[in-house]
Amino acid sequence: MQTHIKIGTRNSALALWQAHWVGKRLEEFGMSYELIAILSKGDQILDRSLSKIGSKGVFTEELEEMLRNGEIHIAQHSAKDLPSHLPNDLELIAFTAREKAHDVLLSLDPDFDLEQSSSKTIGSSSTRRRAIMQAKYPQHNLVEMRGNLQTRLEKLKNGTCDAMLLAYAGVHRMEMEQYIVKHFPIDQFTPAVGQGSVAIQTSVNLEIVLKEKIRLACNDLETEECILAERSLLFELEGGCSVPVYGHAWKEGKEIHLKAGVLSLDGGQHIESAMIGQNSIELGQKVAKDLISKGAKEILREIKSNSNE
Ligand SMILES: NCc1[nH]cc(CCC(=O)O)c1CC(=O)O
Repeated sequence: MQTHIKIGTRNSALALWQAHWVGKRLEEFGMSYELIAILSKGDQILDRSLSKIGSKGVFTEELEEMLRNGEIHIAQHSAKDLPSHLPNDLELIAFTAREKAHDVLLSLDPDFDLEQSSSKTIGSSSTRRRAIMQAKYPQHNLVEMRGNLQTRLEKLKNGTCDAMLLAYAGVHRMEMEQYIVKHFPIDQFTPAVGQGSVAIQTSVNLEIVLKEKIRLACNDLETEECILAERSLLFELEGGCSVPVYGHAWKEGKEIHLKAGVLSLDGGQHIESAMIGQNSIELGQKVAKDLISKGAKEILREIKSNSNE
């Protein structure tokens, strides 16, 4: 009998693209799949910034419940959207090969130049991108840009902003590359933890043979090592996807390189660290401790106390 996998996913075009992509991997390994698509709280509430909705798990809660009650076998999430603390009865069994992890700038004006001195309106709802922008390009004016990629492109087209910041991975998957006017180098505009990879989550109770089959079909070992280091860092910092934290790991031979930093919301304060190691979890912890020793917790505490108002 063929193994049939129910994949839970958010119903945005990007999430559906990723879910089908995971499904294709399963098919290549002799399984079949169907998608169970839901509208998450994070997708429904678009009039408030993520840091105000309560950040943790707004995109993942519903799918996690469906994993628990067996409605779906696996859930696919953008690894970036996963909170650093996950429930103990669920686990991440695979991280797909990472797409290029960098951020890009999109504009309808192909000659749009971020370096120009005249003030332009830039769309972004990511606290990390907003903080980096304010530090590097203080002349520009930032506006919130929530919603799925199609909604955001509409906002760009109707003039809500002159340009907007996004992850290359999503722009590429949604075939919006024609609007890219700048690719930010990873070392100057470092991505969020997990950016570019798709994580597969299951219940710890899922049959072990099935877990292994799915992992074999979907997991990329190098990506996994890197993202485990990034997530270990985020866990140690007790950060989520709504704080201005960046973390990016890559491999050179046997060595894992991890570069990470924390900014204040206005980009005025910026702490950075970079280390090399061979054990993902330890490397993440070491970089986090270094950031903490340089004052990261104070910056994050200040942000949390303001977002709870
Ligand atoms: N937070 C939204 C989100 N989650 C994953 C992606 C893009 C795909 C990825 O980074 O893996 C995006 C859009 C963006 O940040 O531009």
